[in-house]
Amino acid sequence: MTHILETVGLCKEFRGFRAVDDVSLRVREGDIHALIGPNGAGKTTVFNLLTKFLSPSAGRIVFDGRDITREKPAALARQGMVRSFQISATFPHLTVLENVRVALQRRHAPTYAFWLPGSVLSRLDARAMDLLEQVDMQDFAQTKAADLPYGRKRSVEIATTLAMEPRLMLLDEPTQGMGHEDVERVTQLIKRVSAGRTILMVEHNMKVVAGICDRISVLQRGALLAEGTYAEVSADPRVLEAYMGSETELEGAH
Ligand SMILES: Nc1ncnc2c1ncn2[C@@H]1O[C@H](COP(=O)(O)OP(=O)(O)OP(=O)(O)O)[C@@H](O)[C@H]1O
Repeated sequence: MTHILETVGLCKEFRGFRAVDDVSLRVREGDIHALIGPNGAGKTTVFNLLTKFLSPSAGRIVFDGRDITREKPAALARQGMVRSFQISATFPHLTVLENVRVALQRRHAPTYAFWLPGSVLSRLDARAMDLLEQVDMQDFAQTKAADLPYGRKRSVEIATTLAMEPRLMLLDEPTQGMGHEDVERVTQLIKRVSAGRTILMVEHNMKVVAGICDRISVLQRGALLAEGTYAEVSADPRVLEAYMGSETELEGAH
């Protein structure tokens, strides 16, 4: 089994406080892999290290067999590691279609062009509509991003991330703050777009994790506590204990 992403002894200290403590993660190519843990466990910090918003205090990051520890964020996106909800932020004043078009331009043109010939525009728009169909957002193509219902904004963000042609997609709490129906829709959407790529996601909703994730890594106080399938980690007494007394619930999925 090939691992598309590995961290080796990853550490991050903030003024002597170890937010990430010797974390060695291995994400298998093609999997949907969840990073879970109680509040403050270090999940966001790990994501920020992976996408180079932060530099590690120690350790290495290997993506697709290459050491990317010193790589720049933009270079990572070009190599196929794209974080949704951050790099591909949605522009509220643009329509949904325009947002996806801008992401496509960013992928295919080195600099942002304010004017594009009509033929190029229509080709980009056709591709953007394709991507919107993949996330079931074609009916919202002409809606301004700012006017979308909350649960639908995440779908646009997923479409703009797909525009970057990711091989590894990092999803930051994709169902956060959503009602039951939106959670269900976004869960199915993640499953659908995972075909042919790898997904690493931070997720608090254990029903989502149990439903679609192949493997799960559990962090506690910055360190990797457990790794395995949902059945394995949810039966691990150390994981249950880690969640006890924390504000985050490990909801039973069965
Ligand atoms: N820039 C920073 N400076 C100092 N401490 C930080 C910084 N960023 C994060 N921390 C601390 O590192 C620890 C891990 O934080 P992090 O946000 O990574 O946790 P998390 O697992 O993502 O939590 P949550 O589920 O609440 O989002 C916390 O104790 C946090 O206070």
